[in-house]
Amino acid sequence: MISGSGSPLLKLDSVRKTYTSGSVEVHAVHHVSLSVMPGELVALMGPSGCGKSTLLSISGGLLRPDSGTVTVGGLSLYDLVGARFHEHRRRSVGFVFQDFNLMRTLTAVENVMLVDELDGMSRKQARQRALAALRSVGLDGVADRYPSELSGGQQQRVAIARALTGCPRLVLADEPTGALDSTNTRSVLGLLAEIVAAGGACVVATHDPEVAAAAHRVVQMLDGALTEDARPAVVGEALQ
Ligand SMILES: Nc1ncnc2c1ncn2[C@@H]1O[C@H](COP(=O)(O)OP(=O)(O)OP(=O)(O)O)[C@@H](O)[C@H]1O
Repeated sequence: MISGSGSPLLKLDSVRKTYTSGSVEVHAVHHVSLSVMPGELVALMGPSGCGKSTLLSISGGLLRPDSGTVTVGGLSLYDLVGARFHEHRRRSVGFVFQDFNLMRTLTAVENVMLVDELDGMSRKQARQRALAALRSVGLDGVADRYPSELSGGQQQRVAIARALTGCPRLVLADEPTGALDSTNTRSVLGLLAEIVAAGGACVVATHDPEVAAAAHRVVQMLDGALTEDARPAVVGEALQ
């Protein structure tokens, strides 16, 4: 692991997000600052509703914060506009969603192709890239099956293959093992470990102690704020 050297792949500076529904305001993320270096697998933990998904969405360019800056691969993400924003996000970040987010009417390979196709790539080239991504997660044998014909673990691996198609250096995963048994959990953790071993970085929102045990850092969140940032060997080190 290369931590503490080079430039962060992800840097959050005093990021804040408040949701408003009717007259109720929910301060989902409060002035959060965090740096994630190449080679790091970071587990983001905390009780349900503490803001983990919101923080991941902000980190991956899916949700603009009310204030603060998000730097991905050295570029301030939300300062980019139009096509530059979309291109940087697409090339730099892979997102694995909590509920897989697969299209039920598309096969595994078509789900993985979708992003490249929407991006204007030819169907043939997109299919080749998607098949390579499915192969990298051990799923080339089921490329033409629909999500309903796959196990939960296989569906999650399709979602990971989709996140990996553009070879992003930063992978953000929201509860990627929530629906998986321990064999599939280990397989997903193996894939994440490969990404970081290749110089990428992963931030994983999780309640799963097995994921936390595999992480280089465990960052705890409570009520929208980071309360602890520790390496498993020194758990208990409070944030300054
Ligand atoms: N679109 C929204 N509108 C209003 N409030 C929201 C919205 N999305 C999330 N919230 C609220 O913001 C807070 C943080 O939610 P978030 O989903 O980020 O938490 P979480 O830690 O990921 O939870 P979980 O572990 O259950 O997935 C919660 O109080 C939630 O109810």
